[in-house]
Amino acid sequence: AQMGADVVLLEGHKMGGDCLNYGCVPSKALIATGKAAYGQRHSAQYGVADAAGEVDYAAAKDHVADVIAQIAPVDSQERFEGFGVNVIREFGRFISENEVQAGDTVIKARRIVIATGSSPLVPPIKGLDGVPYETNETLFDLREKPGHLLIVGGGPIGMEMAQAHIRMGCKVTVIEGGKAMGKDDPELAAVVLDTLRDEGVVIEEDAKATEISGTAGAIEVQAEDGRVFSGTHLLMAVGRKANTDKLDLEKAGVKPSKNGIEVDASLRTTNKKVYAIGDVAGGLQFTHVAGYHAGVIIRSILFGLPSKAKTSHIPWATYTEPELSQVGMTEAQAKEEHGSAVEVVRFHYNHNDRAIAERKTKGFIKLMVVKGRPVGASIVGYQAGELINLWALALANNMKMGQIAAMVAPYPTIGEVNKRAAGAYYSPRLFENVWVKRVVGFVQRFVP
Ligand SMILES: Cc1cc2nc3c(=O)[nH]c(=O)nc-3n(C[C@H](O)[C@H](O)[C@H](O)COP(=O)(O)OP(=O)(O)OC[C@H]3O[C@@H](n4cnc5c(N)ncnc54)[C@H](O)[C@@H]3O)c2cc1C
Ligand SMILES: NC(=O)c1ccc[n+]([C@@H]2O[C@H](COP(=O)([O-])OP(=O)(O)OC[C@H]3O[C@@H](n4cnc5c(N)ncnc54)[C@H](O)[C@@H]3O)[C@@H](O)[C@H]2O)c1
Repeated sequence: AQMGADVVLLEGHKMGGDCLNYGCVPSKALIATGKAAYGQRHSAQYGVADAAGEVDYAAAKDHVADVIAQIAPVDSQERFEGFGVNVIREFGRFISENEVQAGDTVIKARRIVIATGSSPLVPPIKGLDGVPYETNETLFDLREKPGHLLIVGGGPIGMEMAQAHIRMGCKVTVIEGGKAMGKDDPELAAVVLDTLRDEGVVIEEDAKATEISGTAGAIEVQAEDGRVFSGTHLLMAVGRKANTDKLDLEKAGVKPSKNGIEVDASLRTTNKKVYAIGDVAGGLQFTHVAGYHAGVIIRSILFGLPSKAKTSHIPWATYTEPELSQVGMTEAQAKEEHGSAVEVVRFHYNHNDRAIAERKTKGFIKLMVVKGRPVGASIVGYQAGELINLWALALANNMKMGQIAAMVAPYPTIGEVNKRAAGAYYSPRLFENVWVKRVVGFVQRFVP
């Protein structure tokens, strides 16, 4: 709209979507509560007496609601109308290849973008429909503190909420069908999982939930192998389902895929006038990916220019403490793709002076480098989600390691971890190189 296009935005539920109302924003606000409580209980190491870190669960939810309210104006109907967008607060559904109906309004459009997101997947587990359970759509409104929260699913939602809740004083059991944090490098995931276990979270792996029973306050989850877990509350965090039910896709000739809607590299669906972006496109499901997709299709829709989405430079982070972040290939992926051409360099937080001062020395960075260029970075540790930004820049621009090593980082910052990791790539080349030693020896002896 700000570039002069005639735009109609349909929103059937809350402006701001999942991220603002049920996802990133409330989860990070609740993680902040957990961190504050944990900080009080572990402050003696800084010379400040430890305190109880007692959490008022309902007050924590007020804090969550206030954080959402502070960000909401950015996603509000008023703001978008101010840009000249015609906002209609109705669910849309296709009635033809280029028409969408929203309430009583029919909109005929040159191009249509499906950005309907995803919802919590609730699998058909025996007994689940008869038991009260939370999802990310209800958890942030829950005001009674769970005595013992059972979380089915050990992905990012499960692990972030497990740590937030143990720190808020709940008992927590995570029931994971495969490996917890299974989409991440297992070496880094282990650092996070060990920390959560040390804090008291019970993480049961290879425990696929197959039967659920009980009533409010007394819930039992049974795993395939017969293990039984009891708790007071249940959070289902087993993945997402694309929001396509209401769309009548077939009327527009838009083909669904296994995880959402089928799209080509330019995010066009099987109807070339219709695009699908964000979670509903069925790829990586992150807010920054949805935003990136929007940028890709704006180029094509408004300027008619070719534009393709790629994934090789997309970072992600899980906001446990320590955080875990990734961009590009993991070590295993890089070795599969590039074989022995991959060099893996590491740098540990316990050699970073600022991390020592802050007592945040757990964790490390691992870089995968091919022919002098990074192809992947994995970080577990304090502020890993912030540190990955540099490597996201490097991968997006195909930068060389030398360009990173040339950067001067202020001392003492956690960000020096990045610079030192780049340095670790050059160390053997400089310090274990006979030619370097010969040249230096020659200069010492003969150059005045
Ligand atoms: C608990 C949780 C934590 C998360 N944390 C993070 C995080 O820290 N970082 C991160 O990057 N990502 C995070 N995510 C993922 C992130 O929320 C999603 O990737 C992101 O919201 C996707 O954006 P979207 O625009 O595709 O969809 P959404 O944000 O879901 O928006 C889709 C909108 O479309 C509306 N809609 C649906 N159908 C129709 C229709 N037919 N007509 C009109 N409107 C319709 C919906 O009401 C909704 O408002 C988290 C998700 C969850 C659940
Ligand atoms: N920090 C972030 O960026 C962030 C945080 C939260 C969520 N998200 C996004 O939301 C998406 C959804 O998160 P999620 O954690 O729900 O999904 P997920 O798909 O990443 O993890 C779900 C987990 O549930 C397990 N599972 C499935 N069925 C099971 C069963 N019957 N019993 C036991 N375990 C079972 C799976 O093995 C998997 O490990 C993420 O993939 C991510 O894209 C991002």
